[in-house]
Amino acid sequence: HKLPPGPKPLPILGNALQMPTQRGWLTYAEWAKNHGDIVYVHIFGQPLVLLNTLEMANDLLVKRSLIYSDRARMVMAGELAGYAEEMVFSNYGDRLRDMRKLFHRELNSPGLDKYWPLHTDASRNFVRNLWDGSNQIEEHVINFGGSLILEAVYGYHAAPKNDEWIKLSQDVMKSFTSASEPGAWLVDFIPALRYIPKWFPGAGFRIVAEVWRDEHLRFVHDPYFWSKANQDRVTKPNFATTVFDEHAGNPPAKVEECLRWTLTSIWGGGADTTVSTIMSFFLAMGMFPDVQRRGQEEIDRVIGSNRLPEISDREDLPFIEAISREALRWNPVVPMAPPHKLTQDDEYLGYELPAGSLVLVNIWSILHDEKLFPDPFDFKPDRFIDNPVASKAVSAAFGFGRRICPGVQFAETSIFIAIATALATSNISNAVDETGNPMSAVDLKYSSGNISHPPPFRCGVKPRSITAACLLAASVADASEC
Ligand code: HEM
Repeated sequence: HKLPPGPKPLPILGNALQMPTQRGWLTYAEWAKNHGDIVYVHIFGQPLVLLNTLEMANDLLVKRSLIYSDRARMVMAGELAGYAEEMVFSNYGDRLRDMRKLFHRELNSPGLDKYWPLHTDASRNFVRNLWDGSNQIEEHVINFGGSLILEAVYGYHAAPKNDEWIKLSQDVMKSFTSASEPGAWLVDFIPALRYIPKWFPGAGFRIVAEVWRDEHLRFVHDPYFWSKANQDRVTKPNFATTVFDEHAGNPPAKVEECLRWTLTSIWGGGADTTVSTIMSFFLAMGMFPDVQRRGQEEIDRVIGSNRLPEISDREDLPFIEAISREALRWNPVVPMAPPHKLTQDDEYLGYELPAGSLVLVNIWSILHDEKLFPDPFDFKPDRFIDNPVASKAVSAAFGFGRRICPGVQFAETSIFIAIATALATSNISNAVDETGNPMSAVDLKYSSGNISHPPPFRCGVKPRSITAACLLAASVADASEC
């Protein structure tokens, strides 16, 4: 094979010892500088192709999507911990297509509009809760992301604090991140190890996997069966009820299987990703106060101070829209797209790419490409104003081709309305780290893993004015302080 260039491998191990364990996207960007934008490595013979530009991702994952849309076999996460049936790990085939079709029908326009009131109510409650004076915003952001998805998907109204299922979802996200960490589990490279007895030295991973599997099964089944049993208590539109109603409350087994896994995949794919983007927004607002001021000015000019923003205002608020895009780009939530597996031999730019290669797109590199996004480490929403090229390129944050994130519209809607509501009603102060020192935009250390989060920080969120406070309080049916 004439393979793409890459760091020199060792016999048998291949590049296993060179694979980064922390923030891999930065290492892959370095490799691209040394070897070129397409890089080839292998781990114990498993080929990996790393793509570092938007053009390459489009050429392969979009234009040749028929052969670049499968997923990797992940023994630890997929088979032992049981995530293989989640949409994001499913192989490309009829089962996945059925789930994506159902998802698309319900959570993309025009069907999505019926969820607008949920997005709006959730964002108003959220911002109102941020004013509790604690400066600890993360718990409120997690509650916002989780409660919105649980209500839209299962019709379940989460408790304002310490909700059992929001906690479960956070636990599952942590386990999922550990289980799917590339290179962390030997069993991913030597699948036969999954059969070693649990008492055997070194087989602790099997016990860990069992705990994660049980937790994951609760995540899949509990809210689903709650929703099925509580249809008469559910008052707002939600995904599960729509499908139950189409089948007089009792879908046939095949529909039920597809529905259950689709709903879980939405909950799993949607809650934590939105959380990270909104956290980035709050971090950026303190660091770039001029952007915050201009966002507030746009809202004051277009909407005035007698009402709160609505989702239908989106087209009239281009700067707020640009802030939402920049929050997706600045420190992307999913810096490395989950591997797309190539299902047959292919040829690209004179290189031969073997069937079975795992193709990883460095989304972080694309969204920090100076040619598309000058000064990429600065939070500059202006880059999107009257710039269709940048506006289109930022959609790389959601992945590519037949595996592109099916929750794009849902995510963009909630991010927009949360940001618009926060800026309409609140002032956000500079973020400080755990020791009370101001945070700096340079060298921000976002977490590793499939879903990347900002480092821990605190920031103050206070009402902008008495009028804003009253409007928001009235909108969440609590006008006591006005
Ligand atoms: C900031 C918000 C979000 C970002 C940046 C994001 C990003 C991504 C990315 C990069 C992928 C992988 C695409 C690929 O393999 O090429 C993905 C997959 C997925 N996302 Fe999202 N996502 C977000 C929000 C959501 C939401 C709100 C939902 C649900 C409503 C969702 C559901 C999913 C699902 C189910 C998949 C798996 C699709 C498949 O493998 O076929 N995501 N997302």
